[in-house]
Amino acid sequence: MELPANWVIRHSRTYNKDYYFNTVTKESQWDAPVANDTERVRVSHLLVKHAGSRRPSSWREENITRSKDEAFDILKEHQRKIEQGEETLSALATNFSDCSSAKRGGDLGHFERGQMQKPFEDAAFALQVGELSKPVWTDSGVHLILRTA
Ligand SMILES: O=C(O)CN(Cc1ccccc1)C(=O)c1nc(-c2ccccc2)[nH]c1C(=O)O
Repeated sequence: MELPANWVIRHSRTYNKDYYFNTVTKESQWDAPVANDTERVRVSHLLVKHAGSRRPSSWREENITRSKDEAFDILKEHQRKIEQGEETLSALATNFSDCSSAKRGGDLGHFERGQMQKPFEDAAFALQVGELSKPVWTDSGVHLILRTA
């Protein structure tokens, strides 16, 4: 059960049942709070790592030595193909993403704010469903992000 940000499950001894408590607003309720779509997104992404990535290694390449500029050029070519409709992000991520999510066509599932690296989160939450991001830099490398839900 995925709870929206700041919500926790507590147990009421008085009524001997669980309730939901928001640690920020201090509100409590019996029913599970639902994360509305602005609080939670689903994305797929394609990550191209470079020598300065936090972990310059991936399932594709044990020791990644490309420069940031090379990584950017590679990602821009992927972006062009997707925007031209020649390729899908999922197909390119499967073959070329340096993230382990490549095995899932780049799908990262749903997440809320506070879970991903900030530049990635901000870019993902700024997308409309179906929209492709511009290149986004994180400590992992450079990403293309497609919001899917
Ligand atoms: O594995 C590591 O030690 C470094 N990481 C993960 C990471 C990178 C920066 C901060 C926290 C965690 C990555 O390099 C990484 N980041 C991602 C990532 C980044 C943003 C969104 C989704 C996945 N995937 C990977 C991966 O290897 O598969």
